[in-house]
Amino acid sequence: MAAPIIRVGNTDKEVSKDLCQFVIDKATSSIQERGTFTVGVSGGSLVKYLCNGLPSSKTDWTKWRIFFCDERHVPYDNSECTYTLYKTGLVDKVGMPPENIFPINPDLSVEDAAVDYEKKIRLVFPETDIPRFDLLLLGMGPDGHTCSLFPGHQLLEEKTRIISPIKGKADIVQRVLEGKEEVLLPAARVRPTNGDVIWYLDKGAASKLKNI
Ligand SMILES: O=C(O)[C@H](O)[C@@H](O)[C@H](O)[C@H](O)COP(=O)(O)O
Repeated sequence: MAAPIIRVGNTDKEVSKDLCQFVIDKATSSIQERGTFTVGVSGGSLVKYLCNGLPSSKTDWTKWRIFFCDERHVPYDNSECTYTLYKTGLVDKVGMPPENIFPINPDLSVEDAAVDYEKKIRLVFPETDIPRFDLLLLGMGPDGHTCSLFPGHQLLEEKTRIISPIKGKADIVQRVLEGKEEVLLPAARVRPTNGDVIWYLDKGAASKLKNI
């Protein structure tokens, strides 16, 4: 792998401008070469950078196909839904055909939504086992996570599936409450010398606990 290229902007505006110019250049060359531009996007600050900079750009939006590198399993009207942020902040603004953006189906279970999403991707990349997108735009969180893949998570070892479901807190709840970790996770260090610790969990978060 070639060494990473690092580009630093002095302000958010500069970062957005530089990034969006790169995306548009990539879109132009992909559309020229193959007739479409397939791009995967993430959530977080990337949404702001893209939605601020892209709408005023010149490109053939009908040739774009937007997928999600990670997405939260929430209804479209939830403020945490990355799809809706791009739909309102980009797709609707530029008049891109709504079928050119591919959301997950939050009405399905997390597992079924992952299977369904893989099918959606394969329809756009019918001739290949491992789809190759023209561009994948990833963000990184303060702990180094990307695509909802957190440090030490077992999904980091996944080598075959192209889409995997990840159940938010279930793994970490199990580690905090039942793990035998040498270095305790922050939440596992809540140990009052005088008083109780009470966890209120929804079913999903509690789903990996063995001792309840
Ligand atoms: O669930 C995720 O993994 C996030 O949605 C991810 O897509 C986001 O890119 C990072 O969390 C970075 O976010 P910031 O750019 O806001 O730091």
